[in-house]
Amino acid sequence: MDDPAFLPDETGGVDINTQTILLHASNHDIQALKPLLRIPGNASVQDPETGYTPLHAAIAACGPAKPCPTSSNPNTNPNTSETDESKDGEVEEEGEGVDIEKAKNMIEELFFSGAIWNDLDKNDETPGCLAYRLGRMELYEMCVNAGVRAEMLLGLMGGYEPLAGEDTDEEEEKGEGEYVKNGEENGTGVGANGQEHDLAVGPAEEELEKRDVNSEDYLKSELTFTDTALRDEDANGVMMAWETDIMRKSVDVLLPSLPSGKRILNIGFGMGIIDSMFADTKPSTHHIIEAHPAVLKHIQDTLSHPFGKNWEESAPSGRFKIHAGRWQDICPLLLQAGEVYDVIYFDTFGEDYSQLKLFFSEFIPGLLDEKGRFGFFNGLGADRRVCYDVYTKVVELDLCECGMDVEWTDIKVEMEGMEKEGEGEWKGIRRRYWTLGVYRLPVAMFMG
Ligand SMILES: C[S@@+](CC[C@H](N)C(=O)[O-])C[C@H]1O[C@@H](n2cnc3c(N)ncnc32)[C@H](O)[C@@H]1O
Repeated sequence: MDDPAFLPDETGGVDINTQTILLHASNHDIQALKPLLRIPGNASVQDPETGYTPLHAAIAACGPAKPCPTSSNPNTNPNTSETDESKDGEVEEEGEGVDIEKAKNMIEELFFSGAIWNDLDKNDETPGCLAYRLGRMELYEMCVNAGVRAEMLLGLMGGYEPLAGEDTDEEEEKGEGEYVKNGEENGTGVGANGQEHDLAVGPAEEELEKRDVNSEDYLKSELTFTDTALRDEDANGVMMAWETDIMRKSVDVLLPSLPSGKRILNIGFGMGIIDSMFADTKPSTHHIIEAHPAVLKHIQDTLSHPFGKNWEESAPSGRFKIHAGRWQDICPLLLQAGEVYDVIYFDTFGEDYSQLKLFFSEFIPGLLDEKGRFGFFNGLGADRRVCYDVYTKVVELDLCECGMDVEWTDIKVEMEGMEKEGEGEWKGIRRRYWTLGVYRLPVAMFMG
């Protein structure tokens, strides 16, 4: 057996069950594998040497798709900064001698039997990452769809946690509403800002490595303000100047032609980048919700800060205002006060997808004008393409359930200087939380 998936285990022996399953998966031999898949857990066994699951084995056995003669970029690595080009058909689907239909049937069978879409092999690749790297886009799409099904199901089963204050003890141990279902240990957990929490740089690495970003700790954390970044005390990039173009384009699609006199609510002040752009449009109402005491203090203490007291006093009856507190506490008050906005933007830090979903399902219906536009920073899973693709679909389905359609605008992200952890833009930042060449900018509106 030449395939690296079938090497002896660490004890020097061979786990016959695992190796048999991986061999059948690799041969796309459903008849032989089916009886074994009836045993719980067999669909997600892992080779001790390679970390291959049956899904990895079935995909790896297809080999790379035959490159299209015109292609200059045959196989991109989903964990690097390379862009989507191969996804757009620059590689052909069929490699020589591979019956791709048999591979698809095998993958489908594995998913039906409980195979896990985001298990990592020793190369730090999920089955989807592997399919993408090999240019096997049909197989990649199957992995994305399985990821969407799994995440939606977990959401329905209560995988998303309730508002703070309603946490159980157990939940508190995990951190506020932490989304542990595809958690840190396999490296594919996603936060609302798409940031995973492994360490890249900074002091006391081992200690910090164990520490997840979570809202409660973040809101107590010391912050550092520079011209190019806002960092927390663990050197996480809370907001970074490279995101300015994304903020610019977000404003442009949220407020087409940049009309004045609109009612705007922004959640998460950060470096004030998007708020400066909103302010330039001369809104009639400009409300900002910001929870971090250090961000609020920075605004107050900075002499003639553009969003200081003078700004608030420049409009009558609290039409320009920074609401100090968590959106979870402030939004109910805005609802009670009957506030309605034409544009709402949401970009917080240290919160997971459950909070974004909570926000748009609980508060958007009351706070957004029926013709209004809702946008959010779409960083969900942005350090791993397959997670980004899964979360794009999950959020679209969840918004649809709330009666909203999403329009996506693809924006090229200039990746020069962003390719390597701890270097360029990421120097002094704990983790490279963005790795993709394209940002999918969402704008959601009520249907009909
Ligand atoms: C990524 S930054 C926002 C950047 C902003 N879009 C800009 O253009 O500079 C996130 C901000 O959300 C704030 N934040 C985090 N959790 C919050 C919460 N629950 N309620 C309100 N603000 C929160 C953080 O303190 C931080 O200032």
